[in-house]
Amino acid sequence: MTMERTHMPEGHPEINQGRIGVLLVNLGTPDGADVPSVRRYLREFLGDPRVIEVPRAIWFVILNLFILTLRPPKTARAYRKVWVIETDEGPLRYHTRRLTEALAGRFEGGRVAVDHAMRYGNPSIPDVLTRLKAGGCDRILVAPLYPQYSATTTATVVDKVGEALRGMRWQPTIRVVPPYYDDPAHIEALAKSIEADFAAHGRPDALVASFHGLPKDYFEKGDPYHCHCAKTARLLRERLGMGSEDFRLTFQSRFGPREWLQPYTDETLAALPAEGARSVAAVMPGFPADCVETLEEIAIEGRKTFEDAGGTAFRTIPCLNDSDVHVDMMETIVRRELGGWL
Ligand SMILES: C=CC1=C(C)c2cc3[nH]c(cc4nc(cc5[nH]c(cc1n2)c(C)c5CCC(=O)O)C(CCC(=O)O)=C4C)c(C)c3C=C
Ligand SMILES: [Fe+2]
Ligand SMILES: [Fe+2]
Repeated sequence: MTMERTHMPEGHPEINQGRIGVLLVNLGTPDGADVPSVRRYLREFLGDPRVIEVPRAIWFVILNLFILTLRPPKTARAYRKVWVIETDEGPLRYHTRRLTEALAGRFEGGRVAVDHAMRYGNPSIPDVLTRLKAGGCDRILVAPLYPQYSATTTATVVDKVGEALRGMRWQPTIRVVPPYYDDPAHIEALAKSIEADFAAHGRPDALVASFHGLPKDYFEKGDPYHCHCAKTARLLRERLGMGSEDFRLTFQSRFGPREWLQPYTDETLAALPAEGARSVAAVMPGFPADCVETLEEIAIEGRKTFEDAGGTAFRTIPCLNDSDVHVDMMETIVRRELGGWL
């Protein structure tokens, strides 16, 4: 299959086909660290019924009267602490873009176009899908950047892709990368990043593997996210040769008053010094790219929690971002999922 730009009789629409698109999709981030940008982003994110399972009419009132009034100033302050000044963007978009550029470098020759989109905010999934199709990609592999599946993340990417396709006369053929929480290439990439940290700074008394949380009742209704996180954590712990005392699986980023998956990261960080762990490293294996949740909530606030409880040495291990091990891993997964197309 080669890229074809077929020239047709006069009046025939131009046909541009024969290329393959790879679309990395991450959660999204506000366009600016100002309150209106954050409010716009939170409105789209928290208005998604996959994310907040409260009857629409009730949620509309709560969201507009309370959440979008009270939360944006606090969230904007958090973004300002971690904003990437050189490129004027949130860290999630910065790292996702750089990962995309590095992965694109692994597919030379013009046949495969690698691009990225955000589920909420920009660049949007419909815009990037339209651009890829216009560039001749009639087959597109969508890679949700969530190693662990959740209805609140992975499924909503697929919903949005479907919504974009509904408006297209000539749809591209779509494949979706399966969750890669237990993929040996993923575990190896994480292990190598942790081993590099241990080699540079020594083994901490405890390694906290902190995943983004989820309301507990989503898990009870059948969302496999918790099981996927637990399996990533177990495989990683075994690969590192650690025990359940010095390797702790925790969940961060609670939102709202209900119970979320436990144990909570902040409570664990507050308890570890009394258990004898004076030095702690935190790794966030559910986040392929550093973002406000890793850089502000853990690296800044988590450190304070740990030090206030008497801990003396706290560090965070960067997310895989655009590191070579991550690009190698993504290339392995993408090439495998492109089987039969390439
Ligand atoms: C990694 C997987 C993620 C799951 C699962 C997830 C579920 C989830 N999140 C919220 C609420 C918020 N999350 C926020 C930020 C945020 N969440 C993820 C990932 C997952 N969320 C990422 C990567 C980010 C960072 C985005 C960035 O720009 O850096 C926020 C915004 C920040 C804040 O106001 O605290 C909210 C809100 C819910 C309710 C939920 C499941 C129901
Ligand atoms: Fe979240
Ligand atoms: Fe948070």
